[in-house]
Amino acid sequence: MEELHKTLKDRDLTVPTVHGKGRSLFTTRDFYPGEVIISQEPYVCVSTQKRCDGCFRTTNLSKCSRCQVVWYCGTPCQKSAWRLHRLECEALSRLDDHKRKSVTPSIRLMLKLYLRRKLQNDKIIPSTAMDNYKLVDALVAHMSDITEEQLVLYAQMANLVHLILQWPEINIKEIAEIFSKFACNAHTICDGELRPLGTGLYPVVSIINHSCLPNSVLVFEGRMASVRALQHLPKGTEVLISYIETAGSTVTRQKALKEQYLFTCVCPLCSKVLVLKGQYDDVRENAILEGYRCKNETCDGFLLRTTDGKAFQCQECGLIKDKEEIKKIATEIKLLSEEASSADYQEAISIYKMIEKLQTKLYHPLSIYLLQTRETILKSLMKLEHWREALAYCKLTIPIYQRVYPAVHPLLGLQYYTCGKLEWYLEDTEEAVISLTKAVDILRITHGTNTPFVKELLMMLEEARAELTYKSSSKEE
Ligand SMILES: C[S@@+](CC[C@H](N)C(=O)[O-])C[C@H]1O[C@@H](n2cnc3c(N)ncnc32)[C@H](O)[C@@H]1O
Repeated sequence: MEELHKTLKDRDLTVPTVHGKGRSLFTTRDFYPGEVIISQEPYVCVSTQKRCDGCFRTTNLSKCSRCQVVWYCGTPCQKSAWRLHRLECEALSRLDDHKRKSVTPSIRLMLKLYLRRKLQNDKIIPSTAMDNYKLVDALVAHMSDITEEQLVLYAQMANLVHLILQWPEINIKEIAEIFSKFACNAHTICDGELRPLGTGLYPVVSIINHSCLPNSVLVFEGRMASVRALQHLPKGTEVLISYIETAGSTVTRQKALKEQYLFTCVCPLCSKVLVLKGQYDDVRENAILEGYRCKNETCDGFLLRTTDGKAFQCQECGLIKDKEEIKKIATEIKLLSEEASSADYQEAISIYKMIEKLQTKLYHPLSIYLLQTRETILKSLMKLEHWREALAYCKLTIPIYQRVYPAVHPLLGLQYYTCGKLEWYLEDTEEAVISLTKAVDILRITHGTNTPFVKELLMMLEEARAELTYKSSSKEE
């Protein structure tokens, strides 16, 4: 560990233990918006869908002919994975077809972890200060806090790992404990547009604690994880990222954190509730995000349960909405959602538009449920290349994004990018320049300017600006 502390010191970082949080990453100098605080390659990673095991690409894939489990896009990826996959392949090939089908990404992550540890112990692959098994050993497992049900599941998965590896020196308890470590330390690897590609264990990045109002963000370039400052971090600041989707009420966020990461968040956003419980503003915020709207369509009020719990009352105009009314609409929405799940894009769009209509009766215009429905419609419209309507939906989502996320947030930046791209295709050049500029202002901080994805965005903005200049100069002539 001393080696790690020295390496981090050279990077102007330190790892003290903070009461109630455990290890925590702090800066020892000022960091500025967009600056990379720390980068790390995964100790191990796997793709979660049918993707190349090396680079996560989905094109030109062929299965490893021996184990029939792992995919590669070509010789370079297969070659660079070979030292580890040779051992994994041997183990997987011993399984019958049925067992092989039960090898999930989590099981593979565990197999790779043990195999990598062995290769490093045998000095077949090198260890470094930021790439060694001791860092995995140091991760929190929360074994005493997990439920009996979870424990049983981990034990079943551990049995399968034991059966595949057939190493007498490892035991089920140890494997189960590492599965518990995966649950609260592994990260979902995403592409630049935050679409999930796989899962990876980054033991140094895993030292970073959570905040619902983070000052840093974790992004990936291929498999490499980079943590960037979202704002100025003066010397002595704790580096904090968000582990969860923060667009949700305090109750929802805390539930997600408690279930997966086994702690109660007391970040500034959460403690507003913990400390000022019952105060109007926080209740209002949560009711707008996830609660019901007033019956009167011209009223902007939100509803709270009446004291007898039998109905809901608008906190603005006092109108009562009874539970049955809400239940009826909620049931209709549920049935339609089930129908949509098996529909094709065109049909799904019509069903989701019905859901949207019902949700506007039930929820506040800035509700996250309405946002999710509009996002689904937007994605289907994009698939069908209905650009004009997609743009209209994208614009509808922006005010909700602006409300639920801080000014510099990758999802807000990406939504401006989608908006700008659509405006650009539709030749609304002036609008496109505005949206793309907003996207660049955010994404250059969250993603940096060297990633192919932001380079593409910068080029599009440049072209749009040039076209706008050309258009306005030809108007003048
Ligand atoms: C990825 S680890 C972070 C590093 C961890 N503190 C350690 O000592 O290794 C996640 C765990 O850290 C703790 N943690 C993270 N953020 C926290 C927070 N805001 N408040 C309290 N505990 C937190 C929880 O125990 C959580 O399961």
